[in-house]
Amino acid sequence: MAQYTRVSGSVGLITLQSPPVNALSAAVRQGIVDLMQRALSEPEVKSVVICGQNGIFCGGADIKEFGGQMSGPPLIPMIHAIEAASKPVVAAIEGIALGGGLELALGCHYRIAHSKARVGLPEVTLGLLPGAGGSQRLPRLIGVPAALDLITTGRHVTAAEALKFGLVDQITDHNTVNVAVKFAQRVADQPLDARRISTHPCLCPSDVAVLFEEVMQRVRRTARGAIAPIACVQAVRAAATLPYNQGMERERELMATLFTSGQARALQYFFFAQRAVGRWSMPSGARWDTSKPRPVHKAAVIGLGTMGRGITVALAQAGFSVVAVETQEKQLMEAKQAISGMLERGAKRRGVAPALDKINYGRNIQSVADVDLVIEAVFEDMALKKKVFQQLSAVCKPSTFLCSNTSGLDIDQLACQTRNPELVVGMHFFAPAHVMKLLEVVYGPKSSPLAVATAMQLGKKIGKVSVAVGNCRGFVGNRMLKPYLEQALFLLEEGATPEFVDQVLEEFGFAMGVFRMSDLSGLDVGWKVRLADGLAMPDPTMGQPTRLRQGRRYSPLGDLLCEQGRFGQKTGRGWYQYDKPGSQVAKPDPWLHSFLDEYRARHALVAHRIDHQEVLERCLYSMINEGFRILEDGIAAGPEDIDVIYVFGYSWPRHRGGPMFYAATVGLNKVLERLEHYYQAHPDVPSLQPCHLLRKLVASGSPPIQKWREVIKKVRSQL
Ligand SMILES: CCCCCCCC/C=C\C=C\CC(=O)SCCNC(=O)CCNC(=O)[C@H](O)C(C)(C)COP(=O)(O)OP(=O)(O)OC[C@H]1O[C@@H](n2cnc3c(N)ncnc32)[C@H](O)[C@@H]1OP(=O)(O)O
Repeated sequence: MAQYTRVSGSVGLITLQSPPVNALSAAVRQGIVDLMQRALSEPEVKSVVICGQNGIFCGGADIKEFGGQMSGPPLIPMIHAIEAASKPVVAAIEGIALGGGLELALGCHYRIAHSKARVGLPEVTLGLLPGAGGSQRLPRLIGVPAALDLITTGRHVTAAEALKFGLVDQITDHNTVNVAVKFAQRVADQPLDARRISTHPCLCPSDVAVLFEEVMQRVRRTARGAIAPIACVQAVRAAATLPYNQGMERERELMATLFTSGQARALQYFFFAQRAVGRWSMPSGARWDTSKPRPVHKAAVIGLGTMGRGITVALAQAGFSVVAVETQEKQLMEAKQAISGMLERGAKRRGVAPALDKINYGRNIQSVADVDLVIEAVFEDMALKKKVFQQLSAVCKPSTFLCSNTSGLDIDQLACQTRNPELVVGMHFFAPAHVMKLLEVVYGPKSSPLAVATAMQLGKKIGKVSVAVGNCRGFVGNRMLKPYLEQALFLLEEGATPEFVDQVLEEFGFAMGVFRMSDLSGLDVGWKVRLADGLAMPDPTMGQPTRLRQGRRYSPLGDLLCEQGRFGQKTGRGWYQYDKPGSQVAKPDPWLHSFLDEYRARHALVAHRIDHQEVLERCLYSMINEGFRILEDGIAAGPEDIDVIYVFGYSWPRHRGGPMFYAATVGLNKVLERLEHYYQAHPDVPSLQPCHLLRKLVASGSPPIQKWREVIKKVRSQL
């Protein structure tokens, strides 16, 4: 909807009204068309101002409409009509002007922005391009290099930056609508021809062809298979090389391809998934909207290894007072230096003062007595963590929340060490903890909604996307990683190479294949866990064959590499070889290939040709199957939680929506059929056995992902 008022006698004011962000829904577009006609037909009205209600100009096209039948007046002719208007039209930009919202403003003859406003063309993040003339008008207004930057990255810019680009005509600290109305009165009788951006030539730097080539190469390198960034470059190239009308035609063609592509659907699903995870719920019925968090002013981090350092930086940068505790003197000194360096580099990048004074360091756990929340980040060892939790429970005030950064150990066992188990939750950060966006907030059977709400809010305050999940081995992310890693090892046993498996996964869109990723994280991490679990060293007296554990297939390949001291990048050898320890350039290692040949010979394994399809299906479908088990067990509330975890924590390609969305795209019946096929071939691999929920969903006609929760509810109620 939109509202019309006449102000100061001669200005027609059109206010977009569509909470929460005044998106350009069919009703809003209809309102703009009708009210523009009214303003143009009223003789007293000499100029027009367009603004949005509640201090927000416009968040762009209504993304919810994209999935269905589009109705109402289309955006492109609406914007053309505004640009062609015989009376000056001024956009009064408060809050945000994004996507179609900025394209609307670009159709206006003038743009006035509040100094706190942000503008941008983020369509690329939704798998689209600025398809309402934005790809053709923006380069004509601000030049090709700046337009390429904004359109291919989708980044939001501040009003000050927009003014520098010439994207807005004026910025103000006062009431933007009032300023725009006065401005509109002043320009009421000014000629408009030069203000119609579509008539401007597209000024290009002399080396524009080289620029396009460079940007295209960069975009292809970083897009990991996403098509929208490439189409964005092509659309801007059309603006630079074709007359406006032909450029618009090219924009339309490219937009039509993107709009109907699976990638746009995946990215739009993911946009809403990110927001859905904030509306968390627990099996007890506790929910985000009925559970109040308690404010946290002062926090503590126990253990200043890699994770503890990153968590300390994340907290300090967000303005929290932090007590950082490390009992080893040498480690404490090193950590202090490393944390200060991280804070200084971060502050330099953001143009602010480093938050060094937010941190108090100590060697004694007693120094956390008065904090509101503690995050334990000591070595991943249950006995050690239990001891720390006992100490914390004795030292801290009774109301302190005690959180563990464990990546998969039982939260309940830690809670049992404390006086107030209801205040214990997991806060599983991902390395590097001050950079990675994901935080798994893990509730155990005793965790209170208060503790979950507080950890979720803290996560938000430090800029994380927080997902509440239940307590089980590995939680969501690492639990699903297990079958994925396992399949990758089995594929090596059966004839594949690490390079081939990685190539297939990287072509799919992962930033790194499974073996390169393992080399980066360190092979010793998983090895220590398997040793502690009694998996890594089969006891011959127990009669365990090397490749079997409790009747299930097991691959000791990772253990054998660790026994050779091959821990990955840090030792210069792992699944690949590196020039020197710490180097990141992975090279195929002939030693590893011979080792695999000998291993296969020793175990009478006959290598067979493994193709692209088999690698993808076995690695991804086994992981997806575990995702369905997680939903069935109630560890994740819905598929969105899993997808957000995988995109933000495990570099799953965002344009594929996440593993569960991908399963829906492939077709649940196909996933089921292929799992059945592989399980038949490998009956000693339980992770390939299709789970009950997957079967149930297929039996229910494979409903769209938005309807899965209903089936999940039914399945859980029958358990
Ligand atoms: C066959 C060929 C066909 C071709 C047809 C072409 C027709 C299309 C032509 C042009 C297309 C233009 C493309 C666009 O404009 S795409 C949209 C571009 N806009 C964006 O990407 C902005 C997205 N939104 C955000 O970035 C943020 O939401 C922001 C606006 C910055 C506000 O952030 P914040 O304050 O943190 O609040 P939330 O993110 O939680 O959002 C609050 C609620 O608002 C909902 N929302 C936000 N934006 C939109 C939108 N554009 N459409 C619909 N809904 C939106 C969001 O989901 C939240 O709702 P809820 O709380 O229910 O989850």
